[in-house]
Amino acid sequence: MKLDKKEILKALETISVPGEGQNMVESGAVRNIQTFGDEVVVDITIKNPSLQAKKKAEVSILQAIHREVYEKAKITVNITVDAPAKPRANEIKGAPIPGIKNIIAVASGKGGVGKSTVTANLAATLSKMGFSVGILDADIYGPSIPIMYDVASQKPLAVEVGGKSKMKPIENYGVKILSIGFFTQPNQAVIWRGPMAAKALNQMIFDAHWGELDFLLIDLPPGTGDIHLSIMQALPVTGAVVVSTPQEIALADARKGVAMFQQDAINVPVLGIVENMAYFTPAELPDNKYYIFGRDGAKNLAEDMEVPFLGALPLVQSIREASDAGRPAALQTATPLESSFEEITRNAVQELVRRNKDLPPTEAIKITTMAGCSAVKKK
Ligand SMILES: Nc1ncnc2c1ncn2[C@@H]1O[C@H](COP(=O)(O)OP(=O)(O)OP(=O)(O)O)[C@@H](O)[C@H]1O
Repeated sequence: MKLDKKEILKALETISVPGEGQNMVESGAVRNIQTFGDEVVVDITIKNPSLQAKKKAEVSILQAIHREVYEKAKITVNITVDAPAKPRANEIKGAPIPGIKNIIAVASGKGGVGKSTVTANLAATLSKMGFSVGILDADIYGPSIPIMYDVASQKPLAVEVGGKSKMKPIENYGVKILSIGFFTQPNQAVIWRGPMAAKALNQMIFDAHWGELDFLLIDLPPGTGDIHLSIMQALPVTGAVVVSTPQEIALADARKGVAMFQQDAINVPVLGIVENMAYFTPAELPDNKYYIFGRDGAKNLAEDMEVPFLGALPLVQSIREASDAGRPAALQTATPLESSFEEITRNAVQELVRRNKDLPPTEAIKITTMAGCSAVKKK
């Protein structure tokens, strides 16, 4: 018995590949047919990579040829899978938020390294530079922004916007603030699960009247947990700033923090690392520097992980005092501290502008102040 290619083709026109509508000849799944006497070799390509789909395709080919052409035909089916490439994880997660141009997450691996202090001062500096700024304090374990901005006793009011009731952020020093701390009792321990925290934070973004913001800074909880993942997936975070001290144990955790943002599932660009408490300077000896947590640790980490180093901040009493007094130290004028905060903020903005140029979905911002960066608004 000599098998005829045309008859084989006709038989294959009666069946389709699992999950594909047209018959397998029409859909182009059948790539090649070779016959030798009563033997036939059929090469097909399918899109579904599952074992089940392959088996099903093979069985239906065997049955169709046996039924339609020759019941004793010796059939070999070669199947290759051509699965469509998985779309790359989104660079920008969540829906864009109307009016909010850039969301910067401030994170630290370890607790107590000064993440909230850096957030508070970055926001104050951006506001001084002329940007409209908000802080979303998402540190569910210890929301400290309300104290640092002297608004701990206040509660956000509801305002009517477009027929809907919205939460109005509290404002001080030109910075709009919403904190998870506004909604919990000071002495109450709240146990947050990731999705619950993300929902609360979502409300503070989408059900709040932020108005137009150039920057919304998110003060994340310390560490790299479930909550971070939920927040990153729910909100379109433009970039992340990681804060660390130069100390070995803080650096190990900061490394994990950077790695968390760089993971495929999260994939948020790291704008850079800030080294806090880089050295101690006593007020009476301003030229003396004591590297009590080690020297250049965070700077070296940034180099090692190939992320930008945004700058160093000294460990000085006035930063702590300013935080406790509810007036961020960056609001000082003409002091070395003001310059340090300006340098870090400028570097972060420059990185953000660069990132926005590379990744179009969020808008690049126009720098019009002494920050000195020249980026043009993309429209
Ligand atoms: N550069 C600094 N100089 C002096 N004190 C600082 C400095 N940075 C932070 N502090 C103080 O260290 C303490 C911890 O800072 P902060 O609350 O900012 O840390 P954190 O990383 O946000 O902590 P958390 O684990 O609560 O998230 C605060 O009392 C703060 O005032």
